[in-house]
Amino acid sequence: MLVTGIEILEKAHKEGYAVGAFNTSNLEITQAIVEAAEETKSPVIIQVSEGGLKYAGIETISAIVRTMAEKASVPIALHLDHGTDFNTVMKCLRNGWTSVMMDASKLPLEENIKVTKTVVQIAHGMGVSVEAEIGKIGGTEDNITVDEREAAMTDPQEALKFAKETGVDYLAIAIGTAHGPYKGEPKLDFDRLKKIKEMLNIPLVLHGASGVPEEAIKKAVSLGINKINIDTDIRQAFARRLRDLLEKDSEVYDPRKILGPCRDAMKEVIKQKMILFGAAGKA
Ligand SMILES: O=C(COP(=O)(O)O)N(O)CCCCO
Ligand code: NA
Ligand SMILES: [Zn+2]
Repeated sequence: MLVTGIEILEKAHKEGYAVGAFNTSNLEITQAIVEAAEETKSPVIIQVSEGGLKYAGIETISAIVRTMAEKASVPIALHLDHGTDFNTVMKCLRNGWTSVMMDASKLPLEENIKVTKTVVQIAHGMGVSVEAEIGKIGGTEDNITVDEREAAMTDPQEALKFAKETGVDYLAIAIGTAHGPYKGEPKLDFDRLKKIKEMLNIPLVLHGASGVPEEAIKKAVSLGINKINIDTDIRQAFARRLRDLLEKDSEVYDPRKILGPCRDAMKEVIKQKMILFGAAGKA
């Protein structure tokens, strides 16, 4: 069933597990996410970035996700990932999104607070929950590029002020992760995470989680991360299977026979994430 992000994340926050937030931009990825959630009985957040909206068209991808979510037996939220443009956030609200991220983390703190507060008031008026970001998550992916040097970790005091003044439902924090593949092993600042969770006591979001070792993920969940964003790992599962399939069969030309197996490969990766995050069986 289609639900709001806070309905899913409030429960995760209370019970101490995390829910996967997986990016989609087409039919097959959406199918992989929904099938993985059904098979592991996990709540799930299906999210679309601004790049994904451009690729698929907002009405089309909204129709695909909402139709499948409404038919699903598990709770599913439709979330705008990294909404940097206010009008795009408004368009998603008009298209039935049940959660939106207003990502104004590139702006100075006071401006981030101002625009996020406005989005929270509008979204809450429509029964939709809101994510925001404070601190800068590093890495490069689609139109999210923050030079490593600039990637500043979240300051707990600023996070507390931000959460209080905006009324945001869940907060993305920078504790050492980055979008895209990692060159070396990411070092997460668990003390910072623990402090922020104690001070804010709201659901927290980990971005850039593809490529983070399983032990680090488990520790982050135990310290209060409740939404975990995954995109790169799904893309890489798709690409690996596609290359393997075409190497083995140079004759195949039916897209369903090519995209179907790629979908299944993505589904397996997503199922493992749901089990790792502790969401399996929580639907
Ligand atoms: O935090 C993440 C996922 O990060 P990762 O690249 O580690 O999967 N996201 O927000 C997905 C970014 C999509 C931009 O097009
Ligand atoms: Na990553
Ligand atoms: Zn992100």
